[in-house]
This record gives sequence, C-alpha cells and structure tokens, in this order.
Amino acid sequence: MRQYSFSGLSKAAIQKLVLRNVDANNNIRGTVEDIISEVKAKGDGALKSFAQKFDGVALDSLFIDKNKIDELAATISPKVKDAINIAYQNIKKFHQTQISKEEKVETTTGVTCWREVRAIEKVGLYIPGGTAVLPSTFLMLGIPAKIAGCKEIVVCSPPQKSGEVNGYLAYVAQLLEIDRIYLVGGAQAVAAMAYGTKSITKVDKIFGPGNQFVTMAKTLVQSTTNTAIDMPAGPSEVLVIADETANPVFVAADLLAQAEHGVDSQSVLVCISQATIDQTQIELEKQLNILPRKEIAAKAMANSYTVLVKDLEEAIDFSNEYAPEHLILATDNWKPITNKIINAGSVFAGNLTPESAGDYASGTNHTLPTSAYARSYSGVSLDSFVKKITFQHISESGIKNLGKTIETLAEIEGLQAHKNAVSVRLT
Ligand SMILES: NC(=O)c1ccc[n+]([C@@H]2O[C@H](COP(=O)([O-])OP(=O)(O)OC[C@H]3O[C@@H](n4cnc5c(N)ncnc54)[C@H](O)[C@@H]3O)[C@@H](O)[C@H]2O)c1
Ligand SMILES: N[C@H](CO)Cc1c[nH]c[nH+]1
Ligand SMILES: [Zn+2]
Repeated sequence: MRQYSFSGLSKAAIQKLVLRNVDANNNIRGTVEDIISEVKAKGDGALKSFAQKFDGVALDSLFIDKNKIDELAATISPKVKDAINIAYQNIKKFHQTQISKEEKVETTTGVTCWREVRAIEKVGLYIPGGTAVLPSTFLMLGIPAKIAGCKEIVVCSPPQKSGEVNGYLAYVAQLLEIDRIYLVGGAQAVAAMAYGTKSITKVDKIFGPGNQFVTMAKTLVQSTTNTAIDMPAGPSEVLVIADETANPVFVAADLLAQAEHGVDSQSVLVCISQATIDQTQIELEKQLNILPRKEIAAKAMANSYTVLVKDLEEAIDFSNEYAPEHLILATDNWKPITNKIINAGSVFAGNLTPESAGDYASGTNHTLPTSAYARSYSGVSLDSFVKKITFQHISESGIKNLGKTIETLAEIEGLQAHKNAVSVRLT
C-alpha cells in the first residue's frame, strides 16, 4: 500500500486522495445507457440476450418460482440454515426497533399536525451475484421490506451457470416468503425494474448494491423515471483508524475483507503509529497469499493506501473527509471519539469488532453508501421502505387563531387565491 503522511498533505491533496473511481464510472456511462435503451425497446427479449452475453446463460424462463425455490432451498446444509436463521433473527430484531412512533402536535390552539407511515407499495431488490452471490444482501433488503409491509417485492439476481440461483438465495426467499426470483443481473435488471417489462413489474423504488454497471444504471434511471433508488451503493470500501492498541493481524484481516469484494474496492488505513503500519503491511502479505480471491484482493489493495497521522483527532479529520462506507475504530480508546465522527456509513467500534459482523449477522444493515455518499446518505434501514405522509386538521378555533397569519403571508407573496381560501372560512 502507498503511504502518505497527513502533515505533508495540502487540503487539495487530501481532496484528491479521497476521490474514488470517478473516471472509471464515467467511462461505462455509454455502455449502461445502451443497455437501458435496449431493455426499454425490447423488454424480456433484451433481458434474455443480456443473460447470454454477460452471464453466459441461455434462459428459457426469466424467473424461478416457488416450487423451484423450495427444491433449491432443500439442498443446503442444516449448519448453513442455522447460520442464516441467526442472521435473520438479529437483522429483524434491529430493524424492528426502527418502527417509528410519531406524536400529534398542536402547533396553534385548534391546529393539529401529524405524520402517518405508509409502506412503499412496489419495491425492487437487487441481489448481487457476479463475482460472488450474496444471500446476506437478500436478508438485508428483504427483512426491512417485509417489516415495512411493502405489497409487491420484485427480486432480481444474475443467473448462475446452472441457469438458476444458488440454494442459499432460495432459502432466504423461503424465510422471507418471497415466491419468485428473477434471473436478471446488472444494469439490465435495474432498467427492467425502473421501466417494467412484460414479466417484471415496474417498481416505485430500487434497492441494493452492485458493481459499477448496477450503480450507474441506478443513478441514470432515477433521473429518467419516477422510480427512486436507495442510494449509490457501489464498490465496497473500508477505512480503519488504528492506534498503538490495534492488533496488526486484525487490521490486515479487516482491510482484506473488503478488498476481496472486487478489484475496484478500496481499503484505507489511517494510523498514528509507523510500527503498526509496518506490521500490518507484513501481515497483509501473509494473509493475502492464502486467500482464494487473492487476485481480486491484490488489485484492490494496489488501489489502497495508508495515512500516517499524529493522533486520533487527525485520523477522524481524514476519515470525515473520506466519508467511508465502513469505518473501523481499531483502538481500545474508541468511546471518546465516536461523537467526532461526522461522515460514515457504519461504524465498528473496538478491536474485537470486525466489519464482517455487520456484513452478516450482528443486525445492522450492510447496504451502505459508498464513494463518499456517506456525507449525505444513510445506509438502508426500515425508513428506506416507507414514506411519512403529513396530515393536519384545523378546527373552528384553529382557523380563527391562524387565519390572519396565513392571509398576511399569502398577501406578501401576491397569491390572492391562497388568501381567499382562508378568508372564505373566516366569514
Ligand atoms: N455498498 C454496498 O452496500 C455493497 C454491498 C454488497 C456488495 N457490494 C458491491 O457489489 C458489487 C457486486 O459486484 P458483482 O460484479 O460481483 O455482481 P453484480 O451482481 O453487481 O454484477 C454482475 C452483473 O454485472 C453485469 N456485467 C458484468 N460485466 C459487464 C460488462 N462488461 N458490461 C455490462 N454489464 C456487465 C452482468 O450483467 C452481471 O450479471 C461489488 O463491487 C461489491 O463490492 C456493495
Ligand atoms: N461488505 C459488503 C458491503 O459493502 C456487504 C457484504 C456482503 N457479503 C459480504 N459482505
Ligand atoms: Zn463485505
């Protein structure tokens, strides 16, 4: 990993350092626009052609149904079922705490305002399945969608070489009581869910992470349709803040965990100790060499770096600029610094808290904003699947108490009809 020293970096150099993959994403824009146009024009036919072209699979049917889901789910071992069940329970427990309880407020005597929560009716969940199939992502999206009460849940995931999905995805579908999985991946899946095809319903909001094709397609369709997206959740990234209490073995393992996701992933170590950086480098080499996905992880690590800082405060300053998807506080002294974190998707506090816990089973959601979007977006939660509609009721005393105020404000904006709508009620 390249090393920088925080004290030697100008503000401009820091801004440059925290930028990720912007050019790569712009280069694929044309490709993704073409895929979207093809899906709009040819619908299901285009989806089958793209499955052949990008996934190498000739599909008879674009989806698997409940019978197939049950058959595939029956192939997985009890040990895996138990692990998925524990993850399911923990994720459900955490997301159930997000059910909001709002109060009615009387803002002026006789004027009452409140909000009511409604589920988004039709949602589309994208489950990545290119370089690795991610049943954990299915749990992360499906559980809050079910708790919210979304009526229609469309699920898309790239077909595997078998022309199906794997048994793990099928088992999650069973747990979530979802009876159909579309064998559609990449930008074409996003286009299908945004525009609709003969077999895929157009949805109101698309959720889920994916590679740069998926992320670009989500960004494009949200500006050309009335389908919303959760957030830009692209190539995984992690920033580890470490002090002298950090264990270099753990730090190296955490950096590699996100690097193995994809060649465009990025891992950053911000450390107050040169000795810890050096030991982590040694560990990285040892651990990388025994990884099955070492080619992918090595490429991502070539795109990664360390920053030497003088103290934890400087480390947090850098991290806030970077706005990481995942922030690991590899220090025993994490408690006093959490309130200084301003930009991060999800935080892993303390030396015994691996980022993998949040990826799979602690309960928090792993669908998180990447590429510095943590500056303005939150990760997926129950809130992502609902809308909050505002209501108000004005009584006879209410219109008397607030009427004049509304009339005056309408007058200064020159909107006579607005004023009249109050005046006719006051007479
Ligand atoms: N931010 C998050 O919350 C989060 C969570 C999980 C995973 N991720 C990221 O999701 C990504 C998953 O990527 P993946 O590739 O494994 O799976 P994917 O399902 O996102 O993409 C696979 C699809 O990409 C399309 N594709 C592949 N090559 C193409 C090409 N040359 N042109 C057009 N389309 C092409 C194909 O249709 C294929 O089905 C990784 O980058 C991982 O880091 C992010
Ligand atoms: N780390 C990914 C989010 O960036 C989520 C994931 C799924 N499986 C393993 N990890
Ligand atoms: Zn991960």
